[in-house]
Amino acid sequence: MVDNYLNEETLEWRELLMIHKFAVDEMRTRLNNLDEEFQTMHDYNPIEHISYRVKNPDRIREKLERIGFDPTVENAKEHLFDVAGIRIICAFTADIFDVFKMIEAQSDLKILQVKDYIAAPKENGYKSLHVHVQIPVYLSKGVIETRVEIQLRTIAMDFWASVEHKLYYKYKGKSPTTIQAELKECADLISELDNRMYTLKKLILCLENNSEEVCLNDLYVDEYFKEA
Ligand SMILES: Nc1nc2c(ncn2[C@@H]2O[C@H](COP(=O)(O)OP(=O)(O)OP(=O)(O)O)[C@@H](O)[C@H]2O)c(=O)[nH]1
Ligand SMILES: Nc1ncnc2c1ncn2[C@@H]1O[C@H](COP(=O)(O)OP(=O)(O)OP(=O)(O)O)[C@@H](O)[C@H]1O
Repeated sequence: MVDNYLNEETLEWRELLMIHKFAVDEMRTRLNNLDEEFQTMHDYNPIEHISYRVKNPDRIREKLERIGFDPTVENAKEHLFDVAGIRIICAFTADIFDVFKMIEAQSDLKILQVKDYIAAPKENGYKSLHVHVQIPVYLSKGVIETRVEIQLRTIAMDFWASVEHKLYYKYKGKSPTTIQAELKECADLISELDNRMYTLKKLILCLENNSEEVCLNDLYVDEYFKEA
């Protein structure tokens, strides 16, 4: 009896992970196609690279308990949006919104929620665009609409978030305020860097057809470049 119960539970977890793996695989194929299309057909590719993961079952249970739910498969299906996760890294913030538009245009993807932590960064300085989508996964028993979390970031935002994840994210609230302040300052520096690199890109594009004087004036980049 106990064995049957455990087997049933194990199977439920296995199915949960399998379905989310299929959802990640499906989403990766679509994004890899876009990536390859840009490499083949266009002279600019907004996608720098893509990473993905299916959340580890221990992490699923830990997260459910952290947010106040029993660590069950049912609760994971109902309350977690990030069991299947994709991360798209772009060079510039503008690319993030271009890629988002392409995702939005896929008619069989349902956009469930968009959290724009670029327009409104988290208090600690975290920036990214989070998109929760629902994608059809076809099994022998029928179609299962499955949620995937897509995080879109610049290389700079990803650098900050990856290091911060290691240092602090899981221990929020337990870290001294000096560390929080330092992390926020680093996030601000990184945003400044992103803006400057984007201005450089616009300047380079402008210089293809205009004089330096025109471009510097048009782009209001005097403060960055005049002293250099
Ligand atoms: N490094 C880092 N990653 C973050 C931070 N906030 C969110 N994330 C990432 O984004 C994911 C989802 O975060 P949110 O969109 O804030 O989701 P939420 O509504 O706060 O709830 P959760 O999905 O339960 O975390 C997390 O699982 C992390 O991978 C942060 O402050 N630092
Ligand atoms: N959407 C995603 N796409 C790709 N990788 C991700 C995604 N979300 C998290 N990761 C990465 O997966 C690894 C494991 O993360 P984990 O699932 O333990 O936590 P988390 O999702 O970042 O945080 P939380 O548990 O608070 O939601 C980390 O390196 C994390 O950066």
